Amino acid sequence: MSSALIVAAGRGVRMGADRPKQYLTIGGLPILTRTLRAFDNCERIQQIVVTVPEQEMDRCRREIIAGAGLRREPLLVPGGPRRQDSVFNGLQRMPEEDDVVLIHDGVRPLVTGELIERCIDAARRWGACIPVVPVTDTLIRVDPQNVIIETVARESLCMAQTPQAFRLSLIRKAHQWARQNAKVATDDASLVEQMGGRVHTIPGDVTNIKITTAEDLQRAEAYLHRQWV
Ligand SMILES: Nc1ccn([C@@H]2O[C@H](COP(=O)(O)OP(=O)(O)OP(=O)(O)O)[C@@H](O)[C@H]2O)c(=O)n1
Ligand SMILES: C[C@](O)(CO)[C@H](O)COP(=O)(O)O
Repeated sequence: MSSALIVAAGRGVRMGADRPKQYLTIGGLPILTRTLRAFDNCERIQQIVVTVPEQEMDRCRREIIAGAGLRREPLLVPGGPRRQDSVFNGLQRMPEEDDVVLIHDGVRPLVTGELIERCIDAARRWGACIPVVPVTDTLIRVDPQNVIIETVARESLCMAQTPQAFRLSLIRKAHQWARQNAKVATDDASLVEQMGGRVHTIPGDVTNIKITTAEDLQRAEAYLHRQWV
């Protein structure tokens, strides 16, 4: 069986809004509501665990869960200071009988059921899998004076998305290993890879963007209404 761990305990500093970005709306619905619905709609997901800042638990129940119309009540778990800590906390609360867990940013609301299904299938097959999209710009490395040092070959470079899907035992082991060895990473696949594990990649979706800045809100609105920008 598969479950989803949705991380939504960030503060949204780069967005600079008056509230955490997961509460902002696109197409009239809160970002986190859209994300939860995408997973709730998937028959193969048996349980959804959501990390939320301890002090935001009530607000999340009130502003998100109560009006989301979900078929199953998600389990809210306190997040931690970094994304990695939030994932660690959530992993401790996943159902023991699960074989696969999908870890997803609460602020990637345009994830499709089709991508979720492909991630589950790939994790069943390989044990660890993430969706990626190719880099399409020229990549350069710059020095502290903003002068180009070199142009970086981009053929083997990709941008990592979520959901990142793993056998539960493997990703728990990777996060435990990271704690014991003071390893830090911006995503979960990186911890598996740093531990020496193999993570397969599958094609992601260019519209599965992470809402990070105000511009991303506009892009998401455009994708939602298929007004291609
Ligand atoms: N301590 C944290 C930090 C982040 N996240 C979650 O991880 C996802 C990706 O993180 P990011 O886009 O960096 O979100 P924020 O941390 O909120 O943004 P910022 O870095 O701009 O403050 C988001 O859904 C965010 O809520 C989390 O659960 N716990
Ligand atoms: C997990 C992630 O979305 C993969 O692209 C990303 O690393 C999180 O981004 P952050 O801005 O570093 O939190």
